[in-house]
Amino acid sequence: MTNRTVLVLLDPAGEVRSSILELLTIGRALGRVEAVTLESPSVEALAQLGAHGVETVHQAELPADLRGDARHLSGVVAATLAAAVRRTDADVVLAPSTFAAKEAVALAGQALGAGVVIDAAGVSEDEQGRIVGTKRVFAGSWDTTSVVTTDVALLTVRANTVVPKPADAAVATEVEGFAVSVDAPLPTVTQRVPVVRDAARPTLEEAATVIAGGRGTGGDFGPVEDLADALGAAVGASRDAVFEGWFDRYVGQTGVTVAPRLYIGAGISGAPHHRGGMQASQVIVAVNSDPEAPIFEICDFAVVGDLADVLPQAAEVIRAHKAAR
Ligand SMILES: Cc1cc2nc3c(=O)[nH]c(=O)nc-3n(C[C@H](O)[C@H](O)[C@H](O)COP(=O)(O)OP(=O)(O)OC[C@H]3O[C@@H](n4cnc5c(N)ncnc54)[C@H](O)[C@@H]3O)c2cc1C
Repeated sequence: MTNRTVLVLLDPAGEVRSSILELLTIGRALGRVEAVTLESPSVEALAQLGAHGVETVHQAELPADLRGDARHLSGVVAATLAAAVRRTDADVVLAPSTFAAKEAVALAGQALGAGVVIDAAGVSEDEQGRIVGTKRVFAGSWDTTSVVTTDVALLTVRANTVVPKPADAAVATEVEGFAVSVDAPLPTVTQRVPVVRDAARPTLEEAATVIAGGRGTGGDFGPVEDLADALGAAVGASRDAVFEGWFDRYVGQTGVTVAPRLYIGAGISGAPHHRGGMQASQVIVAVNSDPEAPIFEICDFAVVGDLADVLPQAAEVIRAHKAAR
């Protein structure tokens, strides 16, 4: 470990999600990890941060007119990140690969004159100590390695890149305020409507396991949702299934890009537009009644069969296996 300072963006601060714990785990391999936030962390969040080795959380003190919904604007988050880097002399900034964080990191990189890697699926250092981000691009057809040659490196990191691990020893976490001023012109927030997600399931973007249903479901997502609940997985769909009105969110190049540890496609043919959004998954299982379905070309495990038979059997075995543990 070097004497680098690694800043992790907490986004949002109220809860420390698994993707943030992954960033802390990656950060500890690169240097001393600190956190930056725009909101007051909860007691639970501070305990989790302490268990993951974060001694200091830098909390932005924003001008009064930016303390409401405006604090979510990417310009405000970017100004906070840039100010936090200057204050802590940080060498590396790690943020989750959400759309909002990606925009903020790009703006902060511009303000700092620093190298930016978006959507990294791996972060390491080369023999010269420079930060290296790897990622899969062009619909999963190329793996790229980017070496950051500036003093400061900013990266957004995809969920499920590493398994989060607590630090060897927990530490006490202190919150330190720091003033942030925003010089860039900002849009006015007139209304903010938070998306209410199904709290019982992980979010599609960050889930370690995703099961997606396609036109092969014939509109019955029951077996897909039941298997998802047996696995603790998020549920997605193909675009055609969403356009049929059978589900609300689809995976793919024009939908949500996912890279879970396990992706199960049920009744999905594997069209290029769909593959572009899931091909970077670590293990791909496909269930399809057509042995010639294109998704079988890219999957690790192929199950030829009717999903209405296969998925309930899988859910039953998984539940029995979990109950026996
Ligand atoms: C500009 C553009 C952007 C697009 N973006 C996206 C995108 O982001 N994401 C996306 O998903 N699509 C996208 N599409 C659509 C994409 O091209 C495909 O049309 C779509 O992915 C097909 O959905 P599907 O696999 O569910 O349906 P189909 O291609 O009809 O496949 C259904 C599959 O189900 C199988 N099946 C049928 N019955 C059963 C059963 N009982 N059990 C098991 N298997 C069964 C069939 O063998 C078949 O392989 C886009 C298209 C365009 C033009």
